[in-house]
Amino acid sequence: MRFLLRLPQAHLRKLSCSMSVLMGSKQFLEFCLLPSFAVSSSSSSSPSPSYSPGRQLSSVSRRIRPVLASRPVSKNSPFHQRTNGLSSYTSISRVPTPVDPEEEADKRGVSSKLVTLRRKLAEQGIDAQNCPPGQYSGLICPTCGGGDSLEKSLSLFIASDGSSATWNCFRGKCGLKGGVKADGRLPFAEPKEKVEKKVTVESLELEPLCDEIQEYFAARAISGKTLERNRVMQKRIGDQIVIAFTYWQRGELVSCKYRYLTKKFFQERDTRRIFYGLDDIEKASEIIIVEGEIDKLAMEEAGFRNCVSVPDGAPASVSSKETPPEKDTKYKFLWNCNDYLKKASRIVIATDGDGPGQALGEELARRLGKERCWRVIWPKKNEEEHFKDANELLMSEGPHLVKEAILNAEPYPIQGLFAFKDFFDEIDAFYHRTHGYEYGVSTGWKTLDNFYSVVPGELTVVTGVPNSGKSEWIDALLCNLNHSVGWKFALCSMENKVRDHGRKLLEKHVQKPFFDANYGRAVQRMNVEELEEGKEWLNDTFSLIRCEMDSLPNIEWVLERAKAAVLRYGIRGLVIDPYNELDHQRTTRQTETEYVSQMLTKIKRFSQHHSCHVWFVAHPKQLQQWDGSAPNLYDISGSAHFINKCDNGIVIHRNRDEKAGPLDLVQICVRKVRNKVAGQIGDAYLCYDRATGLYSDSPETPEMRLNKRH
Ligand SMILES: Nc1ncnc2c1ncn2[C@@H]1O[C@H](COP(=O)(O)OP(=O)(O)OP(=O)(O)O)[C@@H](O)[C@H]1O
Repeated sequence: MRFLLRLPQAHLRKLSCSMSVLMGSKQFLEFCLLPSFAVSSSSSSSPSPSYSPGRQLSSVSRRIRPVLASRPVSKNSPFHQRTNGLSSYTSISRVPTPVDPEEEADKRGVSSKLVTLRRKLAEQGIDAQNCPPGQYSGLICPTCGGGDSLEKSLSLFIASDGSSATWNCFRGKCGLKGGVKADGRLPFAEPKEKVEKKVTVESLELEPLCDEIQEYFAARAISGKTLERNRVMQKRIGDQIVIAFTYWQRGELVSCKYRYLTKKFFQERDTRRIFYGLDDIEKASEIIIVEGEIDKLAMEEAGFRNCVSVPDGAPASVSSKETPPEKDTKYKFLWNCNDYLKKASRIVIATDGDGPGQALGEELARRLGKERCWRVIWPKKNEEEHFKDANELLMSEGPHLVKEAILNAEPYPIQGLFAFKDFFDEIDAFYHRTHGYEYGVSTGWKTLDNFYSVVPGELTVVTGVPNSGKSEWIDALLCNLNHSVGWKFALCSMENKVRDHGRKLLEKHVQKPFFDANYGRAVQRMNVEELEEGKEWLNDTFSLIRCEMDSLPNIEWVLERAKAAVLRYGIRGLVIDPYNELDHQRTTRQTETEYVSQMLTKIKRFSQHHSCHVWFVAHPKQLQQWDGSAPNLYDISGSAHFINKCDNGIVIHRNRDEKAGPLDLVQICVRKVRNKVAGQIGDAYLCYDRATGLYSDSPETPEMRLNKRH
């Protein structure tokens, strides 16, 4: 072999005049070396006919709002999601917003500048009437007209304040570039002439491949036939021979990339940057993109000619920035090949399996439009590794496995878009009930089982008039769940003193009253041993979320702590009791309905993400002339969203009129059940034991009890 590992100084000097010298087999070749491409550019149980909930949302928010409510910052103007121009998708979503006087004045200022600016643009032949400020718009170039394909190649950017605009035509042959200010012309407004070097096989002094290089390729499983069809050549540089990968477009030599066996590359300067093998995809609706010239040749050996290679290898990582098209110099080759790419309905990205290769795949897919991209997962080489690229697979396993890998390409992942297939493991686990609690957990009361069971990840809204026993019933439910399945809970019960709440929970757990007081009737109070055991149980079972500052906690604050309790203690349930004890500040533009909707969305997201059941207590609004009957879920103070958004809606109701029925009977009205596996709408009756706070199944309805008495 006659390849030299080092270039003599003189040759290097000579080369530097006509070429860019670059390193790394598939490392990204920086365009900065190629100037021509660098486009700049309640407590008593007394009956009460009407009531008013202790603290209402409106009063809380009214009290706090003037001090803390800030002027909303969002300036939601019509939002246009710009496409990259390589994909034909344009999505426009309009978000209506209320009118703000200050904003209106700002808008008027911008509007008057825009009028002037658009007039000036029109003088340049650019119709910017439909181009909003603060973003890029694609237009037909006034100079080249977008070529035969009438491509919208002119990228126009209007400053968000309407003071200036810049434009740039991406068509290689045009390159129109300029800018105007509403009050004058920009210094760089003059179009800059773009010089693109013309090259031929002769001018580059390319030669047919010698035997040694043919042998090198043969060792990489690339045949002479493939080398010939792809016009792979060589070039003598002093006493060295380098491989010359020739870049053609419609039969015309456009550029050339050279490679030493040391994996050192260099590229012809001032030549057009295009895909390697571009003419092979001219009429193809399905194309393959690889990361290097040799992979393109390997694809041909596997039977795929509709394949191109990127000219400059892979970037080290995915860029975190959204680059505007005119500054997207590293991917200029995509723009230069747009006529070819536009026709492709399926683009298989077969870049290397390493980090840079995957980064390149992501950069390509986001520019080409992920909806038409597929990606290749290279097969496993051994237990730990996958094959790196097409050529390595070809050399090791032969063409059939390369072909199989391409045919098995999977749709490129699109964030937020899934196939059911992605969830088959979860569906299988659900069917086979391997995760547990698929039918929900029994409440511990047989009469209620038919209507309501507790499913992890669901939201139950509980309401009822003050003193109906909402908190008592939830506490009793938590105790049942802990005793039956060992669940732990976080309690955000702002109305309860910790010691009172502890007492109520202990009474239910020990099944004895805490005190020797009237409410305990003849039942003996719990002894010290029972108290000690109970305290341990309390501590193991419940976490307390309490805001120790003067201010009320907001929902985000509560959910943050609940998340910590999931991670630290593995809680399976969260109680927020009650809703109106949270801080409900909302922006001046947000209606209460919108606010409640967003808050419930946050709660649901928490419950679903952490497989945690949330019980949310909300009071009904003040009922005019309350007749003592159970309220409705729609009576919840604040918003109908409570019933719309919850998975389960329960009303706790108890009779307070002895003449109307027994006083110890509690009606659990299940008013909404979204998940039919978990239950159905209906009423269950429980008996409440005042001494212990325990609830037990009542085999009778109030009517049955009343009839018996009569
Ligand atoms: N069925 C019942 N019979 C008699 N007393 C009850 C019954 N249910 C609850 N109580 C008592 O009513 C009081 C209030 O109960 P609880 O706090 O659970 O009601 P609530 O509906 O949550 O009230 P609020 O809406 O004011 O928070 C407690 O002293 C409790 O012991």
